[in-house]
Amino acid sequence: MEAISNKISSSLALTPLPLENSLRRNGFGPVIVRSRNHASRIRKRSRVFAEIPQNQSARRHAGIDFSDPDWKSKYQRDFEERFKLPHITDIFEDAKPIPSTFCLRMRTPVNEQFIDGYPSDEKWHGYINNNDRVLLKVINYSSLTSAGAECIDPDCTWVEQWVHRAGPREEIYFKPEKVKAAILTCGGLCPGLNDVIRHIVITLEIYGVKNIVGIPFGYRGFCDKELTEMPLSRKVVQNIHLSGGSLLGVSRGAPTVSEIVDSMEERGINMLFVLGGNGTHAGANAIHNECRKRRMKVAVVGVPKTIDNDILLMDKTFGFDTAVEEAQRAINSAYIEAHSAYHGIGIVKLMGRSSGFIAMHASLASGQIDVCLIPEVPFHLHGPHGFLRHLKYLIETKGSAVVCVAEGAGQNLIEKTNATDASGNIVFGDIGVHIQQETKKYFKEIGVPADVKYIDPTYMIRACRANASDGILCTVLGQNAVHGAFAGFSGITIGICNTHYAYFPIPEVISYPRAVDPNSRMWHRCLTSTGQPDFV
Ligand SMILES: Nc1ncnc2c1ncn2[C@@H]1O[C@H](COP(=O)(O)OP(=O)(O)O)[C@@H](O)[C@H]1O
Ligand SMILES: O=P(O)(O)OC[C@H]1O[C@](O)(COP(=O)(O)O)[C@@H](O)[C@@H]1O
Ligand SMILES: [Mg+2]
Repeated sequence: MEAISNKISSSLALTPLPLENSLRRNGFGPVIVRSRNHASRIRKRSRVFAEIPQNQSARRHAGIDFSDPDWKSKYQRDFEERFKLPHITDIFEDAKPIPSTFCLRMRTPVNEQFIDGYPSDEKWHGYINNNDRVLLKVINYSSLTSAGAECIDPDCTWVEQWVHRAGPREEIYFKPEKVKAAILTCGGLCPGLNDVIRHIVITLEIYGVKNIVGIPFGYRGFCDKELTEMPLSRKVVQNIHLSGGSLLGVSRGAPTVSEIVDSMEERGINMLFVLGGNGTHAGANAIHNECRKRRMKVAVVGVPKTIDNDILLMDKTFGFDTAVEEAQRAINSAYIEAHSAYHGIGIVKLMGRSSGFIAMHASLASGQIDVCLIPEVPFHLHGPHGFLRHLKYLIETKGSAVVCVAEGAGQNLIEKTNATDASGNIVFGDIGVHIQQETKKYFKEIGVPADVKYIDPTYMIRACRANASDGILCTVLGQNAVHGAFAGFSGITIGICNTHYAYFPIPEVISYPRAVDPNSRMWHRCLTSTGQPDFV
């Protein structure tokens, strides 16, 4: 891929800031001091804000001048602009819509070519109005110190943030018989890929599209001459959701954007559905921009895929639930081993490159974890407040212990590999093995017997079929991807947002990886469940 310009950084600013810099560094511009009391309130707030980890929203709001009485409406206007969905009429101003061919009364297979015009039914109210919106944030935080607070200004002013509701529109910008739709899956595997592919194909057929193909092995399939596109139909995809993996195959690394778009032009693809994570979406957005530059009437629509759940603004990504469920098996085995051994210690490492969601949720769900370690929360292994001292305490008091560690945790404790994968992602050192070795060494040194068992289920948590809740999520996302493309949007992706479904411009959801907020209720719940102290 071309310059990995917006390659995301996972570093969190966790160190407390000097008081005098805190307001400005946290994005708070000059503040009007109204009274002595007010001054002390501001001072207190800024101190509090300086002491809590810099959450992701704080980074977003740098540069706003809160002394401007109009800042809120300016912020909202800017927000609306940022979340405006790119549409093909931005480039083709005279593109005329036609009534949708997606009519819920035409559930039977459509064989006719719509020679007598497109079916429409003015009485049908099953469509989404373009002005429908979904509320992005639903908590009105009254204080910067409220758990998980995502405040824009130091007073935590309530600012409504609306995003575009996903779903079928009454008017569409593509004639189904002129559509050649392509689907690809890219990055690592994720439970539910086949479910999404299946629903994209089924929904395209309901609109009347006949020419649907799968691009094999992600972006690679566009330019590798050995790989041929796979014709797709309801018949082909009917049962694919019964197995895990991807019917189309996945890969990391890619040709350049211009090679991909050249290939799309050659093949006559005018709808591209891209299932992938942060990297794949960055690619999809670059493809969308290149198509615009070449004035190609193409809809590029992403569907976020990652077991890591590290995509911004959405409740969760598909596959995450299933991965958490699968992780339970590993944790349960570790628990049984540890519980049955004399001074047994079970250590489980779970995927999660820069976000600890899988480890946190699996720990919470299992109720068998004594210590959960995630990348977002620094920890020491040694010393009076270190992890190992706590393990000793657990062995003395409980007789056994079970630990869950995310793959990206504690990277500062091990040697860097300096390696990257084909997509440019950093290959981490193995924190699980390191903890296992250090634990064995520590107990040997203090002369306390310990039976350490290490379980790394690696690919087992993602190389499996989606569970029921992910299956439903995949269904809705797949269908909405097609609705978005027919509505004429491009450079967009879809997510579940406070239980509703919304379209987002791609850059808004991938500007950095979503991470567990150490000040969130969920992390606090996890700590309550494990009973672990801070290891710093
Ligand atoms: N910043 C980027 N711009 C364009 N393409 C990218 C970018 N980062 C990754 N890609 C491409 O996206 C694909 C998948 O990226 P990867 O990080 O492996 O998986 P994921 O999409 O799951 O994050 C790869 O083919 C990679 O080359
Ligand atoms: O070995 P692979 O296939 O590169 O995948 C490992 C990575 O895949 C993941 O599960 C998900 O990563 P992606 O979202 O980039 O696919 C990470 O947690 C893990 O680091
Ligand atoms: Mg990624």
